[in-house]
Amino acid sequence: MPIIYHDISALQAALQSYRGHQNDSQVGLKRIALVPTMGNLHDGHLELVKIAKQQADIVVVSIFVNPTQFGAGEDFDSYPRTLDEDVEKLATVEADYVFAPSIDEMYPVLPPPTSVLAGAITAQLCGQSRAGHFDGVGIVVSKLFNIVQPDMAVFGQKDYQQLAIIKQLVRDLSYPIEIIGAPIVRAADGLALSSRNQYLNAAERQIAPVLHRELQYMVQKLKSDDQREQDFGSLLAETHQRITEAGFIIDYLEIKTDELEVVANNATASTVEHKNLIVLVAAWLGRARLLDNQLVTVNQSF
Ligand SMILES: Nc1ncnc2c1ncn2[C@@H]1O[C@H](COP(=O)(O)OP(=O)(O)OP(=O)(O)O)[C@@H](O)[C@H]1O
Ligand SMILES: CC(C)(CO)[C@@H](O)C(=O)[O-]
Ligand code: BAL
Repeated sequence: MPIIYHDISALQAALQSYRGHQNDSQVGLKRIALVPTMGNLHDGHLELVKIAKQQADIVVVSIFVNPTQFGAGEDFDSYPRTLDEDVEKLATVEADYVFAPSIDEMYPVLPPPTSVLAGAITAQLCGQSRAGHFDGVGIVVSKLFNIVQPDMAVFGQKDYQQLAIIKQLVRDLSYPIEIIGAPIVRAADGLALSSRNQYLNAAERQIAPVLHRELQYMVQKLKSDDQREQDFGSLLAETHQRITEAGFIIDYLEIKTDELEVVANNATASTVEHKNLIVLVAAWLGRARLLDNQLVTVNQSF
């Protein structure tokens, strides 16, 4: 079973022995990976741990429902907290340590007077509809990096904008941490696994895979020879309509470059300059706000 720590100092004392500082020898040196989560773990999270295990000797999984990344009226109070089950699941993938701090331990002063802001990248997509969300992610991830001081950290590509922001954070604040992006883990019917999927009722759960199917359809069209003259604006509009007709309320559906730069709506797969694109969606189905995305490389042969 992983060892659980609730206190920063106890976790740091445990990790210190792996850092190779004793007697100036390298004997104790081990690579440490961090997998940050908000708990209520599913196979997507366990995949991050498996990837971490392949790259590192010691894997620390943090479980913390971070209040500073939730806006007013969001689901901070009702977010599922399942620490005992989470620890059992983590034992199956041989995570070494769980860091599950209290709010007071993480935030002696709440809200913290210090900010970690990511700038322009947050003015779009999830950052646009969840004002302040990525400021909260920025400060909590910075704190986790400082507390654990890992050699690497693993994040899922399901939260693609978050992953891009963390890479920017590491670059700009000179964290000596390798950021590993992990592919999206899906249910058999294609739905991206997410803790919030459990907000779906049975009927909504049947509808939910439409999101992935529609992204796949868009990607297929973007790559197909016949469709390469269709402008992105009209492709987005028809997909938007089908997703809405299925019962979703779309927050955003966009085509961006894989670096999250703007792509003009009148571009087509044959005219677009940057060939590595991503289609991203966030949409409400009942109480659940679902995210998905798919990378696509277009127009290589023209
Ligand atoms: N299906 C998935 N595939 C790959 N990574 C995932 C998947 N779901 C979550 N992750 C990653 O797990 C990490 C922790 O995410 P989090 O605990 O918020 O889980 P979540 O299922 O995304 O929950 P939520 O429903 O709150 O979005 C993040 O890096 C996230 O991108
Ligand atoms: C990275 C993270 C654990 C920070 O609270 C959270 O945003 C998440 O679960 O993706
Ligand atoms: N995985 C995203 C965390 C959040 O929605 O707050």
